[in-house]
Amino acid sequence: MVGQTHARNDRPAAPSQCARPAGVAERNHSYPVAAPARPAKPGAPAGPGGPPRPGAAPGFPPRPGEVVDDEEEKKKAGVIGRDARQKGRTAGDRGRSTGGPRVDRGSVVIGSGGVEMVEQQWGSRRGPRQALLRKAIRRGQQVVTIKEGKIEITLPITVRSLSEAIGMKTGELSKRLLKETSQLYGNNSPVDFETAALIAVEKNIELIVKRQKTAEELLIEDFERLTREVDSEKLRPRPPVVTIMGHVDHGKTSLLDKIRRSNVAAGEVGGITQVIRAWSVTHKIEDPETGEKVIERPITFLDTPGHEAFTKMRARGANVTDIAVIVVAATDGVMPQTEEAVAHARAADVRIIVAINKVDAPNANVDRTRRQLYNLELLPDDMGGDIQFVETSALTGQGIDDLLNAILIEAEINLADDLQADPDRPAFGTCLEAYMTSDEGVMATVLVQQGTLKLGDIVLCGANFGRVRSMQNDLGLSIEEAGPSTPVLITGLGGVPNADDPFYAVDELTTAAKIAEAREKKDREASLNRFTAVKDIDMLSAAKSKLKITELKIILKAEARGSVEAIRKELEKLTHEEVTTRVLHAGIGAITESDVQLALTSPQDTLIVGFNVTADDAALKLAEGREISLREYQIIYNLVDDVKAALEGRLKPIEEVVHLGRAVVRQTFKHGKVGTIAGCYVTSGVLERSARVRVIRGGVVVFPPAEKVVGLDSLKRFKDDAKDVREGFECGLKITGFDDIKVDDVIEAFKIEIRHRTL
Ligand SMILES: Nc1nc2c(ncn2[C@@H]2O[C@H](COP(=O)(O)OP(=O)(O)OP(=O)(O)O)[C@@H](O)[C@H]2O)c(=O)[nH]1
Repeated sequence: MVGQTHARNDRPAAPSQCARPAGVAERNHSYPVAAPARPAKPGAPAGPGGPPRPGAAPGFPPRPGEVVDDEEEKKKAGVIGRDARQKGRTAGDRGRSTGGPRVDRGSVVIGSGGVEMVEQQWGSRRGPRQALLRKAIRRGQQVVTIKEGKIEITLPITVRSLSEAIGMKTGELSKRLLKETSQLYGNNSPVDFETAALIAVEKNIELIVKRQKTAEELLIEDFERLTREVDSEKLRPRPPVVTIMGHVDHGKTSLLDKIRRSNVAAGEVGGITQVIRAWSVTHKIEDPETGEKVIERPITFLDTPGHEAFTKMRARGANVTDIAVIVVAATDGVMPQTEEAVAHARAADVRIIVAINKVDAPNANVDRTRRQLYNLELLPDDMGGDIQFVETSALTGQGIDDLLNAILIEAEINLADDLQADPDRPAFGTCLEAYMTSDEGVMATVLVQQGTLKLGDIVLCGANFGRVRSMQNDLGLSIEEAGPSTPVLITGLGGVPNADDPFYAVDELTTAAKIAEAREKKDREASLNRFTAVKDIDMLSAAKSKLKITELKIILKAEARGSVEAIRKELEKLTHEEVTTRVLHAGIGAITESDVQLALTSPQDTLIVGFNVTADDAALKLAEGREISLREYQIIYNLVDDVKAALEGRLKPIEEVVHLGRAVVRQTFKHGKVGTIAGCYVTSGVLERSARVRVIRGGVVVFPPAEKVVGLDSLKRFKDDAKDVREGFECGLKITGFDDIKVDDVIEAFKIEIRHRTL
């Protein structure tokens, strides 16, 4: 937002108008009675010396923009020469006495403090004026430029910078400021924008704040320039980055596992991939000359989670990716998340390869799966498309080689230009995952995308920075540098970045610190705003519905930022107009004493949940004997289910009316103290002794009054008390508190059931 206008755009329209910049409140000061008139446009008709201005003497110098051609005319107009000096003095004096513009443009003013050179921003700089200007500069006198219109100024504004911007001597400006604010000013004193704009307006200048580029903007610009202006000589091929995507349980991890010959799937808690991981593998391809598999080609794989809870992470996975392998189990065929994965890959504009997996399974249906994929407009080349289809089995290993070949073919044929990077420039890349450990501090998996990341490099990642203290490759081996397309685990960052934050290797620690601090401040402000906004909306809707919203506060701790985000997203889905969750605090690492302290502020309404982390001793000790709900989980769905149950428990049960039956009154009897008894015939359902009843006459409920419920004093079959009377039978009954019962009245029986609600 460079050049953002902070001042009002409309300039003083008429000389008598009192101009004030936008946002300047009425103050106890005097505005110039007559703001300077706008300069006439070049070539605009003007009388001798231009249209008269308030207080202008005959022979007033030409107005800005007017062209004065010959020396003679200039002299006549008082632009140069003795007259001008004389006029300048007069004008200056006049300016001082009225508080209006001090000098006339184009004139040279001899003031008491020496020579003040006044140069206008339009017109020629040659001739005697220029000579005087040079002389003044030689003498070290102050030269100011009279300007009009919009002038840019950089924050912070000082007396000196304002003086230069509006063409007013610093001494004069300081005096004006003193008058305006009753404060003393030095040349370097800051001037607030409103005051500066006010004084500028008096000189017919609209100040526009030219925002200085932030360190962050400069850094990003620098990196973008490096990418844009890269010397093609420096470019080297880099491995393709491949993301395996697809529906849950379709075999993504197993496929990668087969590729890496390690057994990752078996070790996963709950059988679900829960964080992004990245690996480099090397695939041997045939030497075209010998036919032997000797040429080694590296491929970088990102293992992205499959479940919906990780949609955001998966979307990120696709954005750092060159090729997306969409895995579809031939047993299930295309599922919702298959379609989602295809959409992500297309949105990220990456090449797609289809792996039809589980072809070994007895219920595999490859043809059906293919047809479903064609419907998603994924067409193989033999059908006019350009998508490679590979049939695989992660169980038997069938097709794994074909899949790797397909990736390398895709890289070579369709991505050759993209798969190049300059390894010699400062490193740039993306954080894939980060978490906090007690011994190593922050551990971040980053993918280097440009340049080479080296041990000791200063890295800025999101709102965090630090020196790369250690670096491990995907095999856990310590390495000293990592080139393009290499995933590495680094330590040394001061805080946990988000999974998807870009990282930059920067030269100066102070630059990194400055940018990180600015980002953190911005994040903090954004989160405060978000909180306020949510609160407002909550209150508004509560007021509207006259419902009191019950809030379940959550303190969430997890082992990785990605998990926190995924859980947060799931919790956000648990909404209801009466109950809601609020994540009071979310963080990485163990549940600590301070988390429990936080929960103790309203223990009944707060849940502390740990995902893949435990509570430390101090936290447990503090929680002991107090009503703190502290739970640990290893599977995201259990956590979400429990929070859901806790929310549902807070929903007030609703009363549901269950209709039992109806009876029509055939006779009435008055019975001493008992009151009026109705002899009835049950026309439908059943009348229960414990039922609630209402009396309907001519289609209108005549008893009980609204919002009251009544039952029966008695229900009898002949002379015996009855528990219930069914359809087709007669009975006698007395309605509590009602004696006005009449023949043909309908008695409706119902009961009220309490039903617990769900979200
Ligand atoms: N028969 C057969 N079973 C497979 C094959 N690939 C995977 N499986 C099985 O399918 C199940 C799910 O496999 P995963 O590799 O965990 O699936 P995923 O897509 O990574 O699952 P998420 O990480 O939960 O998204 C496991 O029981 C695997 O053993 C295959 O090619 N054939």
